[in-house]
Amino acid sequence: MTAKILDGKAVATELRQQMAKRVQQRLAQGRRAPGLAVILVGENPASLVYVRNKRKACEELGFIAKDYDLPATTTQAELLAILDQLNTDPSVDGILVQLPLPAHIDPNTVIERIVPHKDVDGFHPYNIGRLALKMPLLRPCTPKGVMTLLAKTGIDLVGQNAVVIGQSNIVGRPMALELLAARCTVTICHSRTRDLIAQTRQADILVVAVGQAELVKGDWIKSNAIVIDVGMNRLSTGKLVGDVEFTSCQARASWITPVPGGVGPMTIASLLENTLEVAETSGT
Ligand SMILES: Nc1nc2c(c(=O)[nH]1)N[C@@H](CN(C=O)c1ccc(C(=O)N[C@@H](CCC(=O)O)C(=O)O)cc1)CN2
Ligand SMILES: [Mg+2]
Repeated sequence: MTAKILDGKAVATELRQQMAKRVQQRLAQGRRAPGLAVILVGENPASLVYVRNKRKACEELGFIAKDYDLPATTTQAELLAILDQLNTDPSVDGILVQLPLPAHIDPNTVIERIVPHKDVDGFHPYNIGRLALKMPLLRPCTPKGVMTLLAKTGIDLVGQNAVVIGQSNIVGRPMALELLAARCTVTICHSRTRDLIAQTRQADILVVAVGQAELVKGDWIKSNAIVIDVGMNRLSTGKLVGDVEFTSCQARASWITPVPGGVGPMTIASLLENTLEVAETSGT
């Protein structure tokens, strides 16, 4: 069988169109536009692209993006002072600090400084804790986007064996919590997992987020599994590939996400959803 494509680009476009309508309705009611503070420290080339895309998406939807482009020499204290201001600014619904940060800034300290109800990345320990307790408020964007894509398959997730390869704070761990909340049986694999291939072969749902180009091969895939590729790796040829060897895995899976055009666009759509949700519940 050849897997069907889970087209994140198309799903994200549909979500963005629906959100743009919700923003127009708000404005027609005399309410303010949703506000998102987008903070970039330094000039990591990939981050520059992601931040530009986030700001462009805000503009398209009628959100107001408050831009902070800070030099790489910005101190942690300076960044925390900006967050303190934004935390109490009533025109700002959401705050996002693009990761990674320069090495002299501790991302955990920065994330914890954002008030949890404006943490539209969903990375604050409070929001991760809410997800762990099956009482989610603001959900991390990539895992949330993956759950939206899984819903599009129409397949019942309850009782499925889900394997997540990767244990990062921004994807692997919250992804496992999302799948657990959906009542999957969840396994998290990482660099110390003894037999990664054997674990992967058990997966009805496989999510890969390790940043190793084409690590997962077709013969690791259980027949008819759903394969979600969060990886994004630039080859020396300039080609962008995921953590999954696409062609061989597509031959065994039932559904598969492409790279590009799969999970990446859903990350941004989920960020916009989170921001709009905060604005809609703010009452202003
Ligand atoms: N504060 C955050 N930092 C980071 C996050 C995050 O969710 N919040 N996630 C990633 C980067 N990221 C968003 O920030 C992101 C990555 C990729 C894409 C995307 O649309 N990718 C495209 C391909 C783009 C290309 O050609 O290079 C795709 O997959 O189609 C969106 C968002 C780390 N940092
Ligand atoms: Mg198949």
